Amino acid sequence: MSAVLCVVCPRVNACDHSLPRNYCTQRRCSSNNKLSSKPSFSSGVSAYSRAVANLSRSSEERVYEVVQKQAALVREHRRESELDLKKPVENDGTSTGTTDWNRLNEAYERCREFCADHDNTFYLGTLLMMPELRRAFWAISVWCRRTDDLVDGPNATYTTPKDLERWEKRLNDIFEGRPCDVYDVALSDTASKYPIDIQPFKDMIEGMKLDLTKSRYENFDELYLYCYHVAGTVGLMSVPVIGIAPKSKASIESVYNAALALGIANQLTNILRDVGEDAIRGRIYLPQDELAQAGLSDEDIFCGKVTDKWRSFMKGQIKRARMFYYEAEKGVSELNLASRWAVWSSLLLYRQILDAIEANDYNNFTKRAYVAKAKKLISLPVALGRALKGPSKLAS
Ligand SMILES: CC(C)=CCC/C(C)=C/CC/C(C)=C/CC/C(C)=C/COP(=O)(O)OP(=O)(O)O
Repeated sequence: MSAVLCVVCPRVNACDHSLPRNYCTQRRCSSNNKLSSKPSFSSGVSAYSRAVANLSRSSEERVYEVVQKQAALVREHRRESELDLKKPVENDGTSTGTTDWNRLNEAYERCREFCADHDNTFYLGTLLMMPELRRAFWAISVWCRRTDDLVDGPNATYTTPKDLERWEKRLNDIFEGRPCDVYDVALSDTASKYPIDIQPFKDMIEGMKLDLTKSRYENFDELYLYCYHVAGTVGLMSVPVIGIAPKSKASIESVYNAALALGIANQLTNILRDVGEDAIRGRIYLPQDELAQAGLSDEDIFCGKVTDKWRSFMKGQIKRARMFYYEAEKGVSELNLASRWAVWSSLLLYRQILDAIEANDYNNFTKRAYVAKAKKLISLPVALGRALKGPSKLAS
């Protein structure tokens, strides 16, 4: 049997599903039987047995537990909002005053400037959102970028694990309404307005800790976990802000799963685009076992020669990244109409980087794959057409 890629199943050859699905049978077995029949990790379980249990679970299972937790929080938030709607509205005198309002506007404006200056591919997408939503996105994006800068920015060589611990303490303060600077003020406000959980933010910091110490990934299971930490988390942070369409019949888990898939797809694309740049920094994010299977070694990457072996290896990697995009696509129509255009646009734009790698004949060592402005513009009406398609009528 040829190598089979089940999109959300990181164990590439171990699954019998050649078509991407929401969950392959392995996932169902593990999440519905194995995980749910395990004792819950409540107070009685020691840190040691927790660590052992973590080792025996695949990354996908561990990440799926976070997805389930996020979905449960959204359900709880919906119940609470329904109860609130039944209560008469009272003015308790704590509503935001004009000074606070100005301070908040200033904070969000600074976040917008920060995002525009860093000019990342996703900024364009946020411009297609409703003003209230895009502000929240900017606040989240700024925090993510600043977190990333701790290990990837100009002063990254001075960052220690202690700095990341301090950053995490500061994150707790943001979520508890004690922002430290102007950017934190915006995120603190966003966190108080939307049912955002702190967990994906903490998990992103964990990913940065990983980046400080790890420069090789043994297999896709390890890489999947890394991608979750640094990008899948952004998908999970985004859903509570974007919101699920009221008419959606899809399960909340499936929407979160699609958001997670989009983060992973983006990160895989990023890794495939930046192979050469990463190699200069001594980093190889590609799965070591898959490289070996293709007859390639770290040396080949450092040499940066495009050979037939490399082309064939890259084809497999691009195929897997596209499958994650395919998985993500299934969730976009379930989102609120107000943000579907933005999400479709960023999905289509970022996915085209994979086409650009192919157009460069897989030379991702010395040629940076990018999407030309004209192509980006053409994608916008295409994305709009897709966004106008509403949620599926079928329950997932
Ligand atoms: C699909 C559904 C249901 C919801 C959408 C949920 C969202 C918005 C997911 C997006 C997740 C996301 C934007 C992850 C970030 C991934 C990533 C690789 C960022 C890289 O950013 P930069 O390094 O600035 O990129 P460039 O260098 O390409 O500009």
